[in-house]
Amino acid sequence: MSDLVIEATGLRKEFRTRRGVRVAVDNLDLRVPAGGVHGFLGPNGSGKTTTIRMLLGLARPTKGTMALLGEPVPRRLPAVIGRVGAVVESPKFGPSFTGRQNLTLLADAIGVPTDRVEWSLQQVGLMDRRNDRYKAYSLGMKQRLAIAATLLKKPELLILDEPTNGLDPAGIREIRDTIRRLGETGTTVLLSSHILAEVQQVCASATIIGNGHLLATGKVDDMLGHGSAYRVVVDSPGLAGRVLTAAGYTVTGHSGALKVECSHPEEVNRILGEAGIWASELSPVRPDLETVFLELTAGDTLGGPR
Ligand SMILES: Nc1ncnc2c1ncn2[C@@H]1O[C@H](COP(=O)(O)OP(=O)(O)OP(=O)(O)O)[C@@H](O)[C@H]1O
Repeated sequence: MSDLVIEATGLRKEFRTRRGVRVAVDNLDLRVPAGGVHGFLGPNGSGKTTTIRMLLGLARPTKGTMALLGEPVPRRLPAVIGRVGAVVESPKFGPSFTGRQNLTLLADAIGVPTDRVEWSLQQVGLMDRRNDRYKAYSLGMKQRLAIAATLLKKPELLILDEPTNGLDPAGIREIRDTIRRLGETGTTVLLSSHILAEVQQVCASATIIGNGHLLATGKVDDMLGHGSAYRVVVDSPGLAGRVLTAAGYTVTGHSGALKVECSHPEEVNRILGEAGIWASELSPVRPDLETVFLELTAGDTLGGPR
């Protein structure tokens, strides 16, 4: 059996609009391995929500095949949905009930033991605020309660569609820490986002889409590359620059240090050492995901207001 928790192949979704057919998702392959947090990254309108809605049986694909936890969906969705949690839209909670009461009602409704309520609240760091009314929660706490609600059934796969949308930096950090913790404790999380830094900080692997197309997929580290340039900090940058240039390296200034194009930093270190120059720092200069993304989409915008 495949160890992919999500496997979609050749996925396509067309919407009929008054202005004709709009292709929201086009021949998309999405493969999410078991364990950890997988980023699903793309600018606004690139097809993330539509893809997630298809996976969850909320929209019908025009073409393509999909499987969740090894089961073909939508055909086997009823068999598998109990093992999948999702926050796609804000769930409705009773504003005058506490977080704990809201989850207890939900646990009763879906038939899971009520001791899961405290466990779920713990997972999202809401134990100390469990007896506060929902309407007194911050947006970040409301979003964490939504995640806690999906945890009641202890899902193997959790799908979160832009969970930090509309949150302030503190709220974003709360959700980010929650997601990271969940990924570390064995749940596979698909995290859709248009915020590159969010994905870079939390996800080990990611799929990047643009205009409904697959642009890149794999380990985030591989996408960022392993660095063909190094930042070198020395006491005498002028001399170090001349020594390295004489040795055939391309050297430029980089944030108060030297940037040396090379793939063998130990050679650079040796050459400097032989010239009596000791580097206090030698570190790879890596592009961030934003640079990678902009190169892939050649000018699409990301991270802007919705
Ligand atoms: N019901 C619909 N009818 C017509 N077009 C739609 C419908 N739903 C989505 N679309 C279009 O499909 C495209 C993809 O939208 P989708 O919401 O999947 O993108 P997204 O990546 O989730 O964007 P965002 O980050 O803004 O949520 C957009 O052009 C959108 O306008």
